Amino acid sequence: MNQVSCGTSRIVGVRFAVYPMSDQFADIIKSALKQVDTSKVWMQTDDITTCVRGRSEHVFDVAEAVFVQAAKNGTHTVFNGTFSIGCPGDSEGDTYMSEDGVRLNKEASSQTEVEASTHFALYPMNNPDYMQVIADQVETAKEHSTFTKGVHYASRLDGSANDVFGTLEEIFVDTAQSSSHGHVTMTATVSANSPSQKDNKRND
Ligand SMILES: Cc1ncc(C[n+]2csc(CCO)c2C)c(N)n1
Repeated sequence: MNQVSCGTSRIVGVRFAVYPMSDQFADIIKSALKQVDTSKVWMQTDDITTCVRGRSEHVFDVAEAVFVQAAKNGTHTVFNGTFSIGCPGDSEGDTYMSEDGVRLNKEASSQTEVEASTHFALYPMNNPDYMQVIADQVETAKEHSTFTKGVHYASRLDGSANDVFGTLEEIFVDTAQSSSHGHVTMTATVSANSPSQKDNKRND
């Protein structure tokens, strides 16, 4: 059996997939992955998902960039991913933690207009106070123009892909900082170019 060793750094990771709803899905996915600069993260793609690990700013930068590149031509595209920090056993790839904080894809992503909607859910693991942590973070989300409403088991954000991923990053990093040794996960389903009418009426 493989021994699981404990990581020493606060490495952040996301395992995600993008689903462009087009006959050209394989080309769209492959070219999106190719167009993104991934030199500051540990990354592996297989037939099911892609895993990206490193400093939080680069993990969110790369996740957003792959989604934006896949969605930029108007195809209905969905990103589904789980972000994680503090996972016991997470150590391989620690070298990427010494990269500087300059984001490599921010400019390209912000020059590409993609409107996005998301449902996200936060899971502060092994924290008996988790409902309070979540409630506090929903308050943080409400301070962003992106927050639309709570839905069962998730909260909804609407806005530019830039603003939506920005809100997700702030909430995740804030939660990670408030549970400095803890394991925190966050799921996000982000959609662009859906032909369905948006259900984004605020309920406040
Ligand atoms: C981000 C991301 N990574 C991997 C896959 C899995 N996948 C499905 S089709 C395809 C291209 C043809 O091999 C790949 C890699 C995905 N959907 N999204």
